[in-house]
Amino acid sequence: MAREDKLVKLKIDNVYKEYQGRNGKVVALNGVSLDIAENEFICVVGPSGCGKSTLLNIIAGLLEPTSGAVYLDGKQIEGTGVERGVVFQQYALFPWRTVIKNVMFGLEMKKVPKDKAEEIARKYIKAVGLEGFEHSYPKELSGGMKQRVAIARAYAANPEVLLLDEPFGALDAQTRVQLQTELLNTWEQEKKTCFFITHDVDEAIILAQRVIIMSARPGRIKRIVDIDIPYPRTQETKSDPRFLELKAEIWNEVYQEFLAVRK
Ligand SMILES: Nc1ncnc2c1ncn2[C@@H]1O[C@H](COP(=O)(O)OP(=O)(O)OP(=O)(O)O)[C@@H](O)[C@H]1O
Repeated sequence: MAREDKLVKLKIDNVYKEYQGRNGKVVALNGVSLDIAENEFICVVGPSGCGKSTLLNIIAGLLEPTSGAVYLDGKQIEGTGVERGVVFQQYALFPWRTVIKNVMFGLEMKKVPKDKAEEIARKYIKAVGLEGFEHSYPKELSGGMKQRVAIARAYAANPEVLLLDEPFGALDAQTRVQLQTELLNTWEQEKKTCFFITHDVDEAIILAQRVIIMSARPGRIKRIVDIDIPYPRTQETKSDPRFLELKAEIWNEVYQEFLAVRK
């Protein structure tokens, strides 16, 4: 099916955002428009400060655009909502809750009966390889394990859209690769619309159907690259000639923007 035939899940329509900074006005986003199809996996790359997190926070409803709007299923987003789950780089777990209680949080909010909530939580705890740690507290877990809990929690709440802001940014390279694989497996089994920010071009290509390259501040969409590598993708995909070609292309675009920031 051609993309234009697919249902538009998220419509980002001419979003402009400015902040009142210490030294005056800062234009973070300048006219960003993008249609994201249902169940599409989008990765966003771009130099530091180009407005990636600002855009994600606007989609999450945590920030309001100065002008323009974002629509979910045709309805303008105003504030946060259970149909949008967010995973940040810092795990944002409740320290006083065990792993299973953290994962059950969104289900409790939705008033899912306790037995059912526990069953769902266990399923996702298993999916992220944390069986046996159900009753551990966040302080007893490594960074990678905490991020697994955050992903299990986001999936368990069954949002329609997952917004992930550099979720693996603070992890070591091996854990990062493992979590990419787990996220890919989960997404292939239970598709969701994913909007994933990363600084890592390899990560963007291995995960995404489309990579959005943003320009240096004020952020605009510079280029959209279709990742025409079939799923299932594995870590071996990273040595595929097409992968290497796309990597060189995207890296070069991002590097030019990085240089523009440094000027
Ligand atoms: N609350 C704020 N007040 C003033 N300026 C802000 C505020 N939040 C962000 N900015 C500015 O807006 C621009 C975009 O910030 P944003 O965090 O969205 O970028 P980013 O692309 O996510 O950066 P990074 O890759 O470093 O996380 C930056 O120049 C930043 O300094």
